[in-house]
Amino acid sequence: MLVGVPKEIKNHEYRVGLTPGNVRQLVAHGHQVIVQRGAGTAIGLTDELYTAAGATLVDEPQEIFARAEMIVKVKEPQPHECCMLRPGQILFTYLHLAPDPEQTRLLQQSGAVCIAYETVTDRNGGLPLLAPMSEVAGRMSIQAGAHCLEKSYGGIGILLGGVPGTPPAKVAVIGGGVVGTNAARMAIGLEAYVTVLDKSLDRLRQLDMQFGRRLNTVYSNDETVEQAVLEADLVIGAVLVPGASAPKVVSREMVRRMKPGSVLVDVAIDQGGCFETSHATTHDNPTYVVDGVIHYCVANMPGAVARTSTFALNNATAPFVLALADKGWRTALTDDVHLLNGLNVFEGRLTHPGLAHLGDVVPAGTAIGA
Ligand SMILES: NC(=O)C1=CN([C@@H]2O[C@H](COP(=O)(O)OP(=O)(O)OC[C@H]3O[C@@H](n4cnc5c(N)ncnc54)[C@H](O)[C@@H]3O)[C@@H](O)[C@H]2O)C=CC1
Ligand SMILES: CC(=O)C(=O)O
Ligand SMILES: [Mg+2]
Repeated sequence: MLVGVPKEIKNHEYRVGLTPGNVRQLVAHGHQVIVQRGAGTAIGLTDELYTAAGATLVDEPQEIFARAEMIVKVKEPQPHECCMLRPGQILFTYLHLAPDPEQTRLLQQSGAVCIAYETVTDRNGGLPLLAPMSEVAGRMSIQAGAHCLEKSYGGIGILLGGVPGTPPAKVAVIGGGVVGTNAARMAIGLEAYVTVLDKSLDRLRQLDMQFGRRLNTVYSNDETVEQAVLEADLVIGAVLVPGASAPKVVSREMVRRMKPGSVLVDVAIDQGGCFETSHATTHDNPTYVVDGVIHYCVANMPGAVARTSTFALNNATAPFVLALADKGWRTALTDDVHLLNGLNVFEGRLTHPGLAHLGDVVPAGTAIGA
């Protein structure tokens, strides 16, 4: 198969769909890989490394989209990229379609086979291609929140761990999955007072076993969320209903009653955000203020540590990229129900249940005739 890797074009997005190591593996399996010149330069993955791995460098993204049978990316395609896709071509990348009707429509019009990293599943009920970036974003959320709490970033001026004789900051993490667990781990490491809220008692039990008395676990409902948010200096939004728009767990009215100079980091922004006052921001301009509360809502947080993130993502995507290249989409999707769960748009039809609010959904297996 001819596999194409365009350079990412989102604001401050330096990740790459394939590392040289994964290119090498594809080439060893008899595939051809074309990579846009300079795709990895910013993170030390030079053109020379790609050439040595067996890739052919291409100058223009148009040529990659025109020639490749499968496009491997990181972020969702921007509108003019969607317009370069064609029927039968595989697109394998993050899509986050539920809160994005425009991208959904463009992908439907393309006729391409659109497989979203974030809805591929595993046998333990996890999301193996979202998990590595959730680990990164969860860890980063505490760094970002700590900066925002500093005066020069607009915050109230609190050090997360305090110092002897002063209280630590209160950190509330809503959603105790991969993002939430990693956020809690960093916040505990900095000696903040940390509470995780989740709707899943099983999840809370696991967190309790993992962190013991260093972490407060709270069952999430309207009342407990309100109490935690109003007390917190830093709130991390980390909920997810896979494939669907994020539930709004914190209302505008609640934000109005928060402490002035407190901080919200909405990691769930890529699925539309879990605070009513959230809208997506960029690394160039990451924050804004509503009612005295600093909002950090960057939709591609892992892009800031793009080298770590590229390797972490590629470690997880490699077997799926290889399966798609070796077998083609029909056999790869038919053989592996977990990869099939990643199919969001197929030949113009929506195939993921989380997209039902955007149009008729056909079960993925039915759509491909499996
Ligand atoms: N902004 C960014 O750069 C990035 C964003 N993300 C996003 O972060 C979000 C979280 O991802 P993961 O931690 O991997 O998901 P996950 O599935 O591991 O965890 C989500 C948790 O939310 C809980 N939950 C669902 N509804 C809830 C509610 N109403 N109240 C409390 N808890 C609730 C679930 O029980 C689950 O434990 C996703 O939207 C993901 O796409 C992930 C990576 C990067
Ligand atoms: C998961 C995601 O949206 C990201 O890594 O940017
Ligand atoms: Mg994102």
